[in-house]
Amino acid sequence: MKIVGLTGGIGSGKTTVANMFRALGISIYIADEEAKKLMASSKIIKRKLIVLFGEEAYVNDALNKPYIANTIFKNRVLLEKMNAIIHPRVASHFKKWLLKQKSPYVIKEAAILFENEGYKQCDIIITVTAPKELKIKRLLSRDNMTLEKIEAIMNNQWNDEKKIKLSDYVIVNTKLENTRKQVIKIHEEIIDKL
Ligand SMILES: CC(C)(COP(=O)(O)OP(=O)(O)OC[C@H]1O[C@@H](n2cnc3c(N)ncnc32)[C@H](O)[C@@H]1O)[C@@H](O)C(=O)NCCC(=O)NCCS
Ligand SMILES: Nc1ncnc2c1ncn2[C@@H]1O[C@H](COP(=O)(O)OP(=O)(O)OP(=O)(O)O)[C@@H](O)[C@H]1O
Repeated sequence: MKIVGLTGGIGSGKTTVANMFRALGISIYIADEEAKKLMASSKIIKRKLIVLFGEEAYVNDALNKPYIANTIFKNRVLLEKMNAIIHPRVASHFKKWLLKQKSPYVIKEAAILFENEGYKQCDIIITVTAPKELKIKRLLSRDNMTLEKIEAIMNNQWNDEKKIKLSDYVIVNTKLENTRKQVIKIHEEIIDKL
């Protein structure tokens, strides 16, 4: 089964693009969603996060997202320690998920595919880009986002130039209709090469 990694900076439109592939019948795995589910359900992860961040990591048994976001995006050491707790478990969850898929290839969407070296397990890599101002505009309309938080997250992700160098395809996500056309073209090329 071919694994197509789909990445891009915060607010570039990865999930939007992943859903376009889903509409073409491709199975998609959204690493961030699965990571969040594991952080909510796994007792081991919960215990380790409490050791790392203190009791404040969870409130009423739910992940204290504002507290964690505020901490990790200002402290790279803690971010890396948190990633080391979560990402190996997401990787093994992905492996099990992969065995059950029946589509001609799968899409693995991850914000930090390059940063955590997950790209090495992918056969093809797609990076989604959009102008910085557009990304910020889209993100500010999300209820839990501030300019300060967006910039802190951007500073912890690779820039587009570095990602593009290691990518097989780049999708420029400005107008949705244009994005859909790029998705269809890439999908057909991938299918042709299988
Ligand atoms: C830090 C958390 C609690 C912040 O939650 P919150 O709802 O405030 O923000 P949201 O989830 O929308 O995250 C905003 C963006 O931050 C970026 N981001 C998230 N986690 C990470 C990370 N570990 N490293 C770098 N960037 C990250 C992504 O672009 C993401 O879309 C949340 O992102 C989280 O649980 N992250 C850990 C899961 C993870 O590692 N995901 C990354 C892809 S596998
Ligand atoms: N081409 C577009 N035109 C208009 N709005 C868009 C477009 N692409 C994405 N959006 C909107 O921008 C926001 C961010 O998109 P999306 O969630 O797909 O990005 P993302 O890269 O997955 O973000 P994150 O890194 O935070 O997970 C969403 O509200 C989405 O509906």
